[in-house]
Amino acid sequence: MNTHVHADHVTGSGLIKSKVPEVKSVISKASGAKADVLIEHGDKIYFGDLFLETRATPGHTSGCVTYVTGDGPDQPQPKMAYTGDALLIRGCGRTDFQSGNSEQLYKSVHSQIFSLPKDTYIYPAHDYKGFTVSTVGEEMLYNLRLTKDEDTFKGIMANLNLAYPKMIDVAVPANLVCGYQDLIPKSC
Ligand SMILES: N[C@@H](CCC(=O)N[C@@H](CSS)C(=O)NCC(=O)O)C(=O)O
Repeated sequence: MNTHVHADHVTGSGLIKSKVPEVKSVISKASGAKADVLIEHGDKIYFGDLFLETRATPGHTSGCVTYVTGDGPDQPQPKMAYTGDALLIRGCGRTDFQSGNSEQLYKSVHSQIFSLPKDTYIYPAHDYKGFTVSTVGEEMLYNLRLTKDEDTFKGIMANLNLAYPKMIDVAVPANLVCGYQDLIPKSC
């Protein structure tokens, strides 16, 4: 399951599918990428007795989604949210390429992630300081960017001055076709 078309690493979906052909790759329809299952906001993905609910959280890229564990007596408590690069621990994904939009990201996080129960675990796609998990409540209190008002947030995002990801020109085309494997002719 992919949260978005990453700019800095290549999805393992193609490699997994080449070894276990019945595995289905998943990504949002809005990403414009190829996958077996194209999901939209509100879609549920079932695996065994559990399911994940899809929440559209664009802003880092236009196709970003967050997957949240389901509601129901047999579903995990506390809930867990896989936020990709929309919400990072104490930070968030940059908004300066791949249709990034800071206004949209602010709205996505506040409406789709900060509206979850405060004890929901947050598992982001990256952390640059060694953290692996946070909670909605912690990020609502301590996130260095998303605790600010929207205009301050937009100013922060416009002035990050981050270097271009080193592998973006390789990673984005590969991710749009589900990983390197689909770029390699079947006869190879
Ligand atoms: N060093 C990395 C790129 C670092 C980077 O730009 N990270 C992105 C997520 S991957 S597109 C990001 O959104 N960072 C937010 C931040 O505040 O750092 C590389 O060259 O691959």
